[in-house]
Amino acid sequence: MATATTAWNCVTRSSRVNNGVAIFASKSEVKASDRLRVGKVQMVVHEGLRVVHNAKVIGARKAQNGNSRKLIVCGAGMNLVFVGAECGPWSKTGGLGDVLGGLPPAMAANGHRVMTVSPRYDQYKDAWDTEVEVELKAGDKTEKVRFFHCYKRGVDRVFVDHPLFLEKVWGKTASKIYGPVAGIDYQDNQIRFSLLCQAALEAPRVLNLNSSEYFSGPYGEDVVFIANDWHTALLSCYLKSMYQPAGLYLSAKVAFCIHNIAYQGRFAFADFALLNLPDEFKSSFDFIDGYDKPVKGRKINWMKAGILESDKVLTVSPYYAEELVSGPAKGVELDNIIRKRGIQGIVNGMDAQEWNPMTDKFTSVKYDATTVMSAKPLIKEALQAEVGLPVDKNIPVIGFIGRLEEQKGSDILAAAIPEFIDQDVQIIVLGTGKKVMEKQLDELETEYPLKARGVAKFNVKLAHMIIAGADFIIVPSRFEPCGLIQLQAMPYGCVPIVASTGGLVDTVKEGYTGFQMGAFNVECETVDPADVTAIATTVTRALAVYGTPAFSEMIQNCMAQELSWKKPAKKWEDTLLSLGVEGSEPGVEGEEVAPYAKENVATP
Ligand SMILES: Nc1ncnc2c1ncn2[C@@H]1O[C@H](COP(=O)(O)OP(=O)(O)O[C@H]2O[C@H](CO)[C@@H](O)[C@H](O)[C@H]2O)[C@@H](O)[C@H]1O
Ligand SMILES: OC[C@H]1O[C@H](O[C@H]2[C@H](O)[C@@H](O)[C@@H](O[C@H]3[C@H](O)[C@@H](O)[C@@H](O)O[C@@H]3CO)O[C@@H]2CO)[C@H](O)[C@@H](O)[C@@H]1O
Repeated sequence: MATATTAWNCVTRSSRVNNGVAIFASKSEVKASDRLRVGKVQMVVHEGLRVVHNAKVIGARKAQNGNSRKLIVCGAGMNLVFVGAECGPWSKTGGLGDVLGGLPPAMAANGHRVMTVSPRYDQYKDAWDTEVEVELKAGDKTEKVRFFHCYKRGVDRVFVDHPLFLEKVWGKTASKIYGPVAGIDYQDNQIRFSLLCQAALEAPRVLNLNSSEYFSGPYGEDVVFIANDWHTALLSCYLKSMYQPAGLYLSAKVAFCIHNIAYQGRFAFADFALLNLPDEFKSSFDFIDGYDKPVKGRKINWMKAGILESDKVLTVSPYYAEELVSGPAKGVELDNIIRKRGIQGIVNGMDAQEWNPMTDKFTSVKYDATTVMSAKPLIKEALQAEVGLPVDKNIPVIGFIGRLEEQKGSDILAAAIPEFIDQDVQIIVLGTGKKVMEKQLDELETEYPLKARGVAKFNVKLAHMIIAGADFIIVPSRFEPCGLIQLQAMPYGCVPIVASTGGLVDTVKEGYTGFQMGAFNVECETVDPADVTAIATTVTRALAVYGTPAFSEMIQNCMAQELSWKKPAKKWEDTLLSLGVEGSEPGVEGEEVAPYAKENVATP
């Protein structure tokens, strides 16, 4: 660690000294001879004048004019670079976007310097051209990418600009990120995400970012990259093959987070040539489908390489971490690799600014735990009217929100609806995805005009109305790494009915904050009759509790929980610190510095 100690040039990390701002990593580095130059040295403030956000008071000192002042030192923290194919609210098809949207501000709140890097899929009206351009090798071509930037909630949001992102997704921020329709991928996804990984490695070095009150200049090289899912798996490979041999990023580390093992980025083996990596990396990508019954022909597997080449592997709940190593079915044929490498599960938080019944901009009535019982029926009536169901505040309403993929079990739910719909209940299903499953949703109204509605749209307002107005949220997932729907629902007193898998096990307590249905068959091609029965019997059990004092108690238990990113951020901090990147120090306990970004910041 470079340490130069002269008065007011006492620094521990050069990236943290700019415009006369000196940040001391520890009290011992501040010498008695130091003199305050308030104004130039922004981290030093007059007592009582202003408290520096996320700062620690480390002592009092006489200033030149003789006044006693408090010396305040910012928590040295870490330089963190989150990289993802989605970043909410700018781009989101599901939970990956939520995590890149919500966890970084929580880390910034604790005094870390935080950047996200994601593609510029659209003309985001709040992000400006930095005019910084870099040339990157993608396949056999050299491509120019530019960086756009905005600073929100204490986070540098960096967007990678290249026609392969913008031309494909124009005006469709909630879809077409990975392919023209659900289930079909763009042919050039490998080139697109190779560009994302390389651009993310350039951003901390080339961008001179000065929006923050506390940090300025480039992030430098002492950074922790947090790569998310298969799209970012090449990052650690490029770090090792392109930068470190050139003496760059020598102390940088990469944490790789698995949000969904179902999507691994498996491609033809010959495509390895597209990635511009040395041959010694081949074995990390080498993969054969179906390891019990190998399918002919080798493949490359991006996620396998991400797991093997990163410094730490994480996932989004402890129970999912256990499931991933339990066998090929739940580990989706990477269980052996994960077992070898080790994995840590940290349960996700949810965005407590977006999902707050007291401030929700999509609901007409605001409420908290003391007013939920009178407010929810009013929102329920608005919800019923919105989707065209009979308006009756006494009927229990069940909601479902999710991507329509086999993972989410909307097909199992469709099969179970006839088994419980004769009871006094209404159900509203919101989702987009596979056409066959969207069709199942469309058919609900015809089959059960007074009881059920399916809405095959990505509709944020309706998602909020369902969670605020419904009594129950059903999450019948075959597998669920964490699940954010149940986390978003509970602060609204919307009681979850969940399959016993992944993060649903970690976050919903049977009989206390919700209802567990048992684990479902993970075989995606069939609907297991046992799972249909499990849904029907658990829904019946939940409906029996509806309206009783026990149900009111469950609502209160749900609403009393702290489900924000605050606690998960602390766990992430401990884990990332353990990677030992040069100059990294713990942060401090802090509050977010700015309100939630606008819901839709893309120009349509
Ligand atoms: N039609 C629609 N209209 C409006 N909003 C909609 C919507 N469909 C879904 N959403 C929103 O999209 C998000 C879905 O998040 P989830 O975590 O439940 O699932 P997903 O499988 O996408 O995420 C993956 O990554 C996350 C993050 O790690 C894990 O929690 C999860 O288990 C894993 O599968 C929620 O914010 C939800 O409100
Ligand atoms: O935030 C929602 C999820 O977003 C990501 O999942 C996407 C996945 O990474 C993409 O590869 C693609 O998946 C398709 C897959 O490639 C294709 O072979 C076929 O099976 O259809 C899939 C669905 O279209 O799109 C996924 C989003 O729909 C992220 O990786 C997940 O963790 C997030 O849950």
